[in-house]
Amino acid sequence: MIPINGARSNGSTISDLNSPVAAVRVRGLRKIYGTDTQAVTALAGVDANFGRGTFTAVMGPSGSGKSTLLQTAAGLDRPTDGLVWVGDTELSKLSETSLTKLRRSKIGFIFQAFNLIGALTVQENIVLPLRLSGKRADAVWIRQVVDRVGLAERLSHRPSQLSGGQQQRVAIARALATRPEVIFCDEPTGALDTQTAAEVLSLLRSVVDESGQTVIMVTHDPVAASYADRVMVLADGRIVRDMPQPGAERIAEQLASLGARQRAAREG
Ligand SMILES: Nc1ncnc2c1ncn2[C@@H]1O[C@H](COP(=O)(O)OP(=O)(O)OP(=O)(O)O)[C@@H](O)[C@H]1O
Repeated sequence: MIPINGARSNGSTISDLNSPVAAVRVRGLRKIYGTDTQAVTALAGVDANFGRGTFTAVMGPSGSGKSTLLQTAAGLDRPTDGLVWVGDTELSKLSETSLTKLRRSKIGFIFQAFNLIGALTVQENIVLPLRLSGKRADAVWIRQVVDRVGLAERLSHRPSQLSGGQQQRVAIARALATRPEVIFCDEPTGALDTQTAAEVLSLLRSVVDESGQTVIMVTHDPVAASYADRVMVLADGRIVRDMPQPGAERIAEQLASLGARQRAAREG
């Protein structure tokens, strides 16, 4: 088992923006794609803290800015305006090389499409981030991660020989290999059936509870979001709901009422 290195704190809310324990902080985050008449405002000023050892689900209608928030908070893309801190490091001051180093050491990524390398074995895929950052794999840690995701029997297989759920487990193990502080997930269960999705979500939950890591997950699925400590809802590039442990039913209700309000506003 992965050692427990910290108790889980509750999801931070919009009211504790100055919390010193945030794994990720964003302030005044704006992202505008294109220019002039073609300009699209994807983020219209987002302030949020993501506490250490918490699991946050980011939800909202299509085009509300969820992926853009994830990309800018993870340092994959630069905001038009505003600041992002990962731990104590403010990202706008970093060169591209330093940003890449920070991503490799402090951040893990899990995407809907798994993004595994087909020519590499499971073992090679898992340790790839360590190889890319020029670090030696800590054999004891990698063994713990492999046991945690239940892949010990599959290490010499190629991704194409695995089910979707197993491939996502490899992606989770790869994300954990560098012991990142934060794991960003974009629709991690979008390509999985209900049962397999539940297993993957339980695994993410246990990463937070037992290892004290921070998970920030974009999802459309209220059931997936109910595994989180906190559900943040975006609409038109702003946070419009921030709910501690709301449960799947309440999440679905809130999304439905938001959708109805948006349709009414469009119809005038
Ligand atoms: N590279 C880009 N160039 C131009 N516009 C973009 C780009 N990426 C995103 N957008 C626009 O920014 C807005 C927010 O997009 P984003 O992908 O963040 O939304 P989302 O909430 O993740 O949507 P979905 O749930 O459909 O994935 C949308 O209007 C989108 O069309």
